[in-house]
Amino acid sequence: MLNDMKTTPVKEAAVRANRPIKMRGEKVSVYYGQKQALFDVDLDIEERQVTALIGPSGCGKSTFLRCLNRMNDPIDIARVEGHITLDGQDVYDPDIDVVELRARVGMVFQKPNPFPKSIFDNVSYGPRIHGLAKSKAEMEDIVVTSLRKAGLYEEVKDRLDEPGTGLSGGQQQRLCIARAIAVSPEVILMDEPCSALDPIATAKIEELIDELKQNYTIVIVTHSMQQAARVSQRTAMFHLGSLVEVGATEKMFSNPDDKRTQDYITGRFG
Ligand SMILES: Nc1ncnc2c1ncn2[C@@H]1O[C@H](COP(=O)(O)OP(=O)(O)OP(=O)(O)O)[C@@H](O)[C@H]1O
Repeated sequence: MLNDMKTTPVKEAAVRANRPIKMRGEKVSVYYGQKQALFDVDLDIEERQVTALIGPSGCGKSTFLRCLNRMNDPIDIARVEGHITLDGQDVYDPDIDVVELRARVGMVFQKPNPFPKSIFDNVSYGPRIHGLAKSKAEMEDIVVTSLRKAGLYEEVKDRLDEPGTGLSGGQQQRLCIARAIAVSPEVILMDEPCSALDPIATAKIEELIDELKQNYTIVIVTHSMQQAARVSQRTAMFHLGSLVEVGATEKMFSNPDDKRTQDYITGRFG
């Protein structure tokens, strides 16, 4: 059914790939009041790959990312047109439970934003509200496993009841990743997750992203070309609200089809 959907030339690179499509944006346009921020974006997100969204400031990368789990819903003036599907199901369908959607499509923000609670409670919060643990032991298991997957457990195992806000910036960001993982998401959206971190903390998050792609589909917005090249398998280039080009990261950084991509990755604008 999914593969029967209409495609446009800009999606050729995605269509020729043989990986399953986890999420699909079709003719996605977004308006903030009168201002149109995205124009007819067609973009497929492949399963268990890292897709990087790149492009100059204000080109609509974050807007597109936020549409994938309806983070734009609370913005009164935001209006989304077109279709976004998760495993073929329209995420804007009125019958969709948005809380459930955001558990399946989790988000990690630019600035680490742990709750003002203990490390343990930061991670157990999601599983608790979603009723994922039947006992205390099960909850502990989820928390420990999530912290391990986020590469943080060894650093915090002796102080799980201390505040999450007391950790370093990089540790806080890994705590936020553990929090996202704890509700067993299928997709993790990351909006410039390293922009507030130093190079060492950034390298740790990048390593983590590389490991996480074995189990999760990841979409990352980044301003760093090096980061996009290092962590992603696919790259989508946006400019002035349009998707310019999408394809294998290697090709996008060595031999892009569009001059705007070439100019952007070589630092001629943006
Ligand atoms: N809440 C909002 N209200 C009004 N306009 C908005 C809002 N959020 C984004 N915009 C506008 O939509 C356009 C796209 O913004 P968006 O944040 O998606 O771009 P971006 O590529 O992620 O930019 P950056 O790299 O600077 O974060 C910009 O012109 C921005 O000013």
